[in-house]
Amino acid sequence: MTRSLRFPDGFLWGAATAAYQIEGSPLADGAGPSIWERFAHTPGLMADGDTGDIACDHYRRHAEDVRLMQALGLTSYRFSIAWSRVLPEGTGRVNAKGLDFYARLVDDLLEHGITPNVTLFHWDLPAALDDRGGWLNRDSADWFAEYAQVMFRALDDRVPLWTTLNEPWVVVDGGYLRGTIAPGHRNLYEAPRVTHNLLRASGAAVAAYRAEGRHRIGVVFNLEPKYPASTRQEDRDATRRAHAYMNTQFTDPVLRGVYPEALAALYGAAWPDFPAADLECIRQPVDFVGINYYTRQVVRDDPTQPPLRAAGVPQRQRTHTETGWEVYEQGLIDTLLWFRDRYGTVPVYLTENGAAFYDPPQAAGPVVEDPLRVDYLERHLKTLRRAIDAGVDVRGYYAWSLLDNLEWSLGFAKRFGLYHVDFSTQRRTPKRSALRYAQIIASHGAAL
Ligand SMILES: N=[N+]=NCCCCNC(=O)[C@@H]1[C@H]2[C@H](O)[C@@H](O)[C@H](O)[C@@H](CO)[C@@H]12
Repeated sequence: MTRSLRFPDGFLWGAATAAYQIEGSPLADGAGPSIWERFAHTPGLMADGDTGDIACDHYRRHAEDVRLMQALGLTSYRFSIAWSRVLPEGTGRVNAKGLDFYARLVDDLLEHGITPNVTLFHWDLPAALDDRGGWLNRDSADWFAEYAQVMFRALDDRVPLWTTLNEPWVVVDGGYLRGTIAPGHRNLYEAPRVTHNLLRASGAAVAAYRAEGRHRIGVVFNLEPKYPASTRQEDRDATRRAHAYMNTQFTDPVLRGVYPEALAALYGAAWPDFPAADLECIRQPVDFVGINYYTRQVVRDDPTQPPLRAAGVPQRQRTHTETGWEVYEQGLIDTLLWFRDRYGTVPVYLTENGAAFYDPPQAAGPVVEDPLRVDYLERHLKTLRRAIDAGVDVRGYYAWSLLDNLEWSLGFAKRFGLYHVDFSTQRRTPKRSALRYAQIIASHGAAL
C-alpha cells in the first residue's frame, strides 16, 4: 500500500526569490546603490556582462508576478528586502518610496492569500556601509539592527515570518575568501571576522524583534551534507573540516552558542579570539531555522588546498545540474535528520530547493518543457515527506525560484525558475515543473 504523501495541515507551499536577482530598477525612487550595483558594473566580474539593472523587472511587474504565484496555488512567498531601497545610506534616513514598494507587495500577497516570508539580508549590503568597512566593521551589527527595526515597525503587523540573513556561508566564502561574489574580497583573515559580525548582526536583529515583534523570526542557512570519499582517516578528517567550515561554523554558534573546535585549527593564525559576550548575542533563541538544500559533497583529503585541505570528488555517474551540482535527494533527509538530532526540535522551513537545468530549445508555446526539473522537484518533495514521517518538524517548502533570474555572477544563463523568463520581452511562461508543483500543492502532496 503506497503511503499517502499528504503533508501536515498548515504546511506552507512556497517559492523564493531575492531582491537583486529579480527586481531591476536598483536606483529607482530614491534607492541607494548596494555592493551588487558596484560589483555587477565592474567589468569582468559578471558572466556575459549581465547586471541587475532590469533582471525580471519585478519592481514594476510585481502585481503580475503575484498573480503568477496565485496561479500555482502558492500559500507563501519568500522574498528579500533591498536594504538600500529603504535606507539609501544604510542607516539614518528612511526612503519612504522604498518602504512603500514592499508594503504594497505585502498587501497584495495577503489579498491573494499568500503568506509573506521576508528575508532582511540576501547579500545586497548598502554600498555606503561597505565604504565604512561593511561586515568587517563591528558596528555592522548595530547598522543591521537599526534597519531591521525600521522594517519591523513598518511591516510586522502584516508579516508573520521574518528571517535575518540568507546563507551567511556564501557571503563569507564567496564574498571574502574566493571573491566570486560581492564585495569580491580574497582574504583569509577577513573571513572569520565576517562570519562573526554577520552572526552578531542576526542576533542583534532577533533581540530587537523580541522587544516589539508579534510573530516569528529565524535565520536561513545553506546546509550541504559532506560524505567521505573513502574510509581512509585522511578523507574522514577532511570531511569533518569541510562540514565545520560550511555547516556548523554557522549553526553551532546560533543554536549552541559555540563555534566548532575544528575552525581554530582550520583558520590558524587568522582565527580571532572572540569576546564571550558576543556569543551570548549570537545565540539569541530563534523561532525557526530556514534550510536551503541543493546538493551534497563527497570529500577527499587534499593537502594542496589549504586551509581546508579538502576537495570535492565528482560523482560522474549521477545527474548534475547546470551549476555542476549532483542531484542527490538522499542528502536532504540526511541533513534534516542530522539537524534534528544535533539541535532538537527547532522548527524548520525548507526555504530553498531547486535546480538550474538546460531547458531544451522548443517552439514558443504555453508551457516550457523541463523534465529534469520536474524529476528534481518530485524526488525532493517525496524525500521531504519521508523526513517529516521520521519526525522532523518541517513547516514549509519554498522552490528556488519563482522566476528565472540573475544567478549572481553566473548571470541569466543559469535558469532556476518555475517560470521561464524571456529577458528580451519579460514574458513569463510556466514550465512543466510549475504545473506539476501546482498539482502537488492542490492535493497537499497526495499527488506526488
Ligand atoms: N558547490 N556547491 N554546493 C551548493 C552550494 C550552494 C550555495 N549557493 C546557494 O545556496 C545559493 C542560494 C541563494 O540563496 C540564491 O540566491 C541562489 O540563486 C541559489 C542558486 O545558486 C542558491
